Amino acid sequence: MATDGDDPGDGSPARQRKASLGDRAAWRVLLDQVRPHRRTLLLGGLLSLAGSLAGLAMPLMAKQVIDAFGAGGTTTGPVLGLSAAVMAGALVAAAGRFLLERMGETIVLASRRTLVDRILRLRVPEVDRLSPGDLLSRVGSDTTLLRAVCTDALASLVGGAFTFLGAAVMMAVMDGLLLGVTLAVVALVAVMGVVIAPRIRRASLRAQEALGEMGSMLDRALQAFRTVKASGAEIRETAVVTAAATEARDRGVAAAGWTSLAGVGAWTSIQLAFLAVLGVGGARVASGEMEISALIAFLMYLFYLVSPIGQVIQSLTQMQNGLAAVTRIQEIALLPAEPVAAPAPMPTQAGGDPVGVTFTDVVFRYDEDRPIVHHGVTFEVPAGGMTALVGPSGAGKSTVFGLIERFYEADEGAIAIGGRDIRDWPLGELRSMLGYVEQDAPVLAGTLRENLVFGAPEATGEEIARALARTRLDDLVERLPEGLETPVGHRGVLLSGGERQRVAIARALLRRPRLLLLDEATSQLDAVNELRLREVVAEVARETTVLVIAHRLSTVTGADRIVVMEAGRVRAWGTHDELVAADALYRELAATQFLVAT
Ligand SMILES: Nc1ncnc2c1ncn2[C@@H]1O[C@H](COP(=O)(O)OP(=O)(O)OP(=O)(O)O)[C@@H](O)[C@H]1O
Repeated sequence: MATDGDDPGDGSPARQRKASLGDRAAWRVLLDQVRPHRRTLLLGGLLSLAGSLAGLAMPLMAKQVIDAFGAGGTTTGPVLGLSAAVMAGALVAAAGRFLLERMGETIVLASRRTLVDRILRLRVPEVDRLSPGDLLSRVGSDTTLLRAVCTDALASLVGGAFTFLGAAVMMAVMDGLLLGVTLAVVALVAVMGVVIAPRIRRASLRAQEALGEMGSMLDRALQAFRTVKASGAEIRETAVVTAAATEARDRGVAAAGWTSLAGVGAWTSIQLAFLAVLGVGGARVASGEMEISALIAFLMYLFYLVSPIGQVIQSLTQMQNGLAAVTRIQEIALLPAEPVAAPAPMPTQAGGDPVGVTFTDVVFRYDEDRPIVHHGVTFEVPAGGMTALVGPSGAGKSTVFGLIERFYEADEGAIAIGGRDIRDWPLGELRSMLGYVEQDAPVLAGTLRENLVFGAPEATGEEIARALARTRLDDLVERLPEGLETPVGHRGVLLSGGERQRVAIARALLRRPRLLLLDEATSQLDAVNELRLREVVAEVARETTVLVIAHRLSTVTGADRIVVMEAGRVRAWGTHDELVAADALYRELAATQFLVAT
């Protein structure tokens, strides 16, 4: 049997970290998904039962036909009755199946909705460890497996169980001894099922994990598509993705092996039961203890009894796949997520006074097994104006932003915004005060307008026009064929690097931030774009607090104050002139490649 905490098969830290789900918990989750639909399940089950009952009348009617035939009577009535029973049974069973299928689709939708909601609310450190491709496969293919469970498997299980019981009752009425012979053979299959089912589940879980891995690998190649081509790495990347696909195939084949074994067992048991009943029943007919028509009817019931066994085994196999899918879906549900918070209203122009930031002895590391990144960082950014953070690469500057946004929590020390500890701000309210422009200025697939209003969906046309003018994007919009409605391509590839940065800044400005966090691009901009950006930032700093991670000398010379970081500590602060006079590292930064002179 699979045990709680089965090792999924790869020893990477991310895999080890994820919470595993035991058999019983997986069943509970699966049943929780079905519970809201129990009425539909019951109705679908009852219709299937009615369909099965109509089917169960068949052997009895067949017996009547044979008896009537033997007695030289007319067979028209019984044959017509038989046909009507078959038709009615099929229609009723189809209606039951439709209900169950519809229920399956509803369950898949609900689980996708929950999963997507959960993924988007996961804490940033969890997403740092996960791979987007694997997440996609969980939302897509794992939930699809769930549907198979809720439709095919449940429908067959419910219908099969009813048919089995009905046939057993009819057979008990007809001949208890022969039923005993049949059930003895059936018991063998049941034992086999109990042994095989957990193996199918494990193999299926591994197959799904391999599929997730394949998604991750393909995602990796697509995310760096141009680099893959420029590096001539198409063949190597194809090989990596294919290796994961091959792994999925191998694991799928292992699952298929167990499934086939179960199928062989079911089929053999049907044959064995048939032969045993034929042998014992034949002897009883020969000795005159049983009529031949009764034996024929019994043999027909035998098929009604054993055919659902095949169905039930198949359903249980599907259920094992479904349980594997539930396990993978639940792994995400068990990861720490941010609290659900209604998005706070955007600050109004009047109420959006600039806020300051204070870091007091902040100690932070990204993970327990990673080195400390901030060794007691202390600095103060007063409300309003522009403060620049400078320092060599890896000094911990971007980490300051991650902590302010509460993507990560400081291990020690305190961070306050507007004089209030950030842990005391409701998360939604905290983030609504902030505008954040990442260094690589991500632009999302969609139109230019969608990108601009991404953080402020209620922004008016006038506000958009103002943000465009401030970021000098108005020229671009005029040139674009569809203006604001022009699609910008996947990750904004249809825009230039400078345009993407300005779009990201305009997007942040439309949120009317009380504190703008700007991670300056390290890439060299042309002189015109660079001047424009500098003007924009200087203008914004007159209205709000701007904290900029500066990579350019021109940015720091325009800043009201500068904080110099080195290896996770603040080593100096002051104005450009003060620091040039007093701090050797700053002097070096200003004179060398760390701060690019433009
Ligand atoms: N998500 C993360 N998980 C683990 N470690 C990280 C993560 N992000 C950054 N680090 C590590 O933390 C340290 C500080 O990184 P940070 O990005 O804050 O530096 P930085 O001063 O902004 O550098 P740069 O100027 O090159 O952007 C680096 O050593 C980096 O490897």
